[in-house]
Amino acid sequence: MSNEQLLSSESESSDDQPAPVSGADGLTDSTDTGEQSTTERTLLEARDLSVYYGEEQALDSVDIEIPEQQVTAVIGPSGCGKSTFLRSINRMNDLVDAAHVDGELVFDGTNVYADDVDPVALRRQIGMVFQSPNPFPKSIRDNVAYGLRVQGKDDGDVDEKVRTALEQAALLEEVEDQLDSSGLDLSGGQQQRLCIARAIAPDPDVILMDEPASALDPVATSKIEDLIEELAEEYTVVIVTHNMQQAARISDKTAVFLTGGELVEFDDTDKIFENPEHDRVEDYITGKFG
Ligand SMILES: Nc1ncnc2c1ncn2[C@@H]1O[C@H](COP(=O)(O)OP(=O)(O)OP(=O)(O)O)[C@@H](O)[C@H]1O
Repeated sequence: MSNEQLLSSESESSDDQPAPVSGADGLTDSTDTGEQSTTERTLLEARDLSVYYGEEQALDSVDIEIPEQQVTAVIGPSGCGKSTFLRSINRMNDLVDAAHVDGELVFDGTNVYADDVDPVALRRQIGMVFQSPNPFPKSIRDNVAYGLRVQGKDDGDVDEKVRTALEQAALLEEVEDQLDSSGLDLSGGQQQRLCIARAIAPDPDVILMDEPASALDPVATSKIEDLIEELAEEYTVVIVTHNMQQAARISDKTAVFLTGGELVEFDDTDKIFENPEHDRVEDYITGKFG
C-alpha cells in the first residue's frame, strides 16, 4: 500500500505492482513513535477522535492505537458508539449527512480525514463486513469478483483470485461445484463467509466487522470465529461485538466503550476480562452495568 493509493481512486494501473501488503515501506515516517516493536506495529491510530450526529456526540475524544495483524474487539453497551467508531475508520460516516468528525484517524501514517484522501480508495484498503450477510443477487463467483472488478484487478486470473478468497474465507470446499449459482441460495453462515471472501478478494490491509455473527446460529458462529482468528494472520481485524464471550475467545486486544462514546479502557483481552483497571469496565464485564 502507499499513500498515493489513498489519494487517487482512478490511478489503479497497478498491474506492475505487487498486491498491497501490510507494513508497507515508506509510510512509517509520520507514525514513527519509536515504541513500535517488530512484533506489534500500530496500523490504525485514533487521535482525539470525536464524532457527532448533528448536535449529539457519539464518540468522545477517542485515543487508541490498534496493532497490525491482530484481532481487536470493540465492546460496550448499546448506543455507546461502537459502530460509529468502526465506521469512522474507513469513513463510512461520510455517507451520513449529519455526521461530523473532529480529530484524526491515522492509517499507516496517513490521516484518513485529510482533504486529499479519497474515501473510495481508502475503503479498498479497509474493507467491511456487516451484521447481516448481504451478498449481491449474483453468482458466488461474481460476488467475490466484484471487489476485484471495482479495483480494476479483474485481469486474467480472476478465477484464481476468486478461489483463493473463497478458500481464505473457509468456503471453497462447500461451494466449489456451484460457483455459478446465486450467492443468495447459500445458508446464512455461508452467505456471511461469502461476504468475507468478497471483502478480502481485493487484498485489503484491514477488515472491519460489525457484529458479523449476530445473525447466525451457534455452528455458523463458531466457523466465523475460527475464520476471524485465521484472517488475523494476514489482516488487521477490528470487530464490534455484543457478545463478550466472543470477544474473549477471538480477540487479542479489547476496547471497552461506555456511555457517551467514551473509550474507557483498551488493553490485552486477557487483562480486560481478568483484571480491568476501571471499576466501570469490571461492572460492565460482570454484567452489573449495560
Ligand atoms: N445515522 C445516525 N444518525 C443519527 N444518530 C446516530 C446515527 N447512527 C448512530 N447514531 C447515534 O449515535 C450513538 C452511537 O450509536 P452507535 O450505533 O455507534 O452505537 P453502538 O454502540 O454501535 O450501538 P449498538 O450496540 O446498539 O449497535 C447513538 O446515540 C445513536 O443513536
